[in-house]
Amino acid sequence: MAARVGLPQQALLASALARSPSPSPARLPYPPLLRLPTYCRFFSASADAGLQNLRRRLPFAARAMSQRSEAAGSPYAAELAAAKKAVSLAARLCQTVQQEIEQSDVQSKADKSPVTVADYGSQILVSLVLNMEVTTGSFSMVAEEDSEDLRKDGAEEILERITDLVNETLAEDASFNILLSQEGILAAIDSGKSEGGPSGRHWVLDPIDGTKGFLRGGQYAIALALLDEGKVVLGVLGCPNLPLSSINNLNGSSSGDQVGALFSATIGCGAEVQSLDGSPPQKISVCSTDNPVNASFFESYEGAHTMHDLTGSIAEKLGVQAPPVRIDSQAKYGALARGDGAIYLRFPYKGYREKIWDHAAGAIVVTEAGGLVTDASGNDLDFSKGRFLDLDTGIIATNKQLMPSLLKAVQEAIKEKDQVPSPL
Ligand SMILES: Nc1ncnc2c1ncn2[C@@H]1O[C@H](COP(=O)(O)O)[C@@H](OP(=O)(O)O)[C@H]1O
Ligand SMILES: [Mg+2]
Repeated sequence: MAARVGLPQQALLASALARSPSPSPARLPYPPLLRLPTYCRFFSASADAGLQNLRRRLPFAARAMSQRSEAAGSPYAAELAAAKKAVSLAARLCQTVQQEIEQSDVQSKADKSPVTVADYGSQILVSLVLNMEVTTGSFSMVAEEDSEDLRKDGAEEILERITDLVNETLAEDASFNILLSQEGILAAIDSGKSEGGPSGRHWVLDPIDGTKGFLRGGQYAIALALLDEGKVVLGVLGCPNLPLSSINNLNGSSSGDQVGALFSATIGCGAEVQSLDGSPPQKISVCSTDNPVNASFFESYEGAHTMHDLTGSIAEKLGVQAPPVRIDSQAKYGALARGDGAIYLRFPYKGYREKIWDHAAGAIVVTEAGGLVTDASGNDLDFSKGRFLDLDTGIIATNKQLMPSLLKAVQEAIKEKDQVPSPL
């Protein structure tokens, strides 16, 4: 296991504050000072040689922003740039943690699902960057994590670890002259408690989608979307372990060497992919096949997240010949959007309620790439109802040519399944 780069947060903060003049308020485009009074401690680190040494020459988060995108003229161009910057920075923290993860970095939530220091760290960084970069309007974010468990007795060590990780990530990027206190860390996490809904603007964040994949060393995504008056208007998916070119075989490996893809889409402007370290964005589109025999389909790696028997039966009815491509997270939506496969099927077990952050970013990336994303009856997904998606069937995604026959196969397979008597 790789050794951790030790940089105690207190020491970093103390050294920075001791050496640096206070920044001029005019140079701080940072609403968090106004919106979250306990959120941040700011400093100018330009004279701090120690910090400069920690920084890479051209931070990829900044580079990714400098590339021209198809969405440059859209009314959401500034939000898109901020979202890409936020996701890229969060991805960097996640990569660091995945390389050196320890048992103490993982906790179990009330619903028994795992949460790691990287889930929290990613949520903090995304909240911080969005607050700094998007200065118009009020800030609202619907995000997966909250700070309740970190405020309990016994959580001091993990809170310190998260604080260190966040501040180390910020210190490595020359575009941030900022460190967070532990109170700021907790406040940043809790800035994701919005209920969303049909009016106004709300960011929607899954700081790590596919935490189980992340822990297995597999696929995961940082998924960020913007809702405006109940509609998803932009989405960004950072997939640090996804090959940049394509997945060209069923094990999910690729022919190209480069790994780490950043998908993005803005309403009416199409979908794009670029490398997480900042290559120019390339337009993407879903595959155009209308023959299911040539189609392959994606589904969850985790058998508990989707009914593999039902999806197998749908694929058989449709005439799909290839075995399923099972990968974690919304990386599936990204891969579908660039035509690595033709279909995504997701059928959770009865009683599971889908959350909006598990689909918002992925859905717009696919629809802007020319695909369709619906529930099992063919209805559009409705992201305006709060933190949950109001559906009790499954979610399917494919191109326009295949959707009619896919819907037919889905209806038949569900009907057949319902007719099989329960073993109980
Ligand atoms: N029983 C269940 N059925 C369906 N989805 C579930 C589930 N339990 C957890 N999930 C969701 O499935 C997501 C992962 O999706 P996938 O299976 O495509 O990798 C999880 O995201 P997190 O990892 O953010 O918690 C979680 O929201
Ligand atoms: Mg998550």
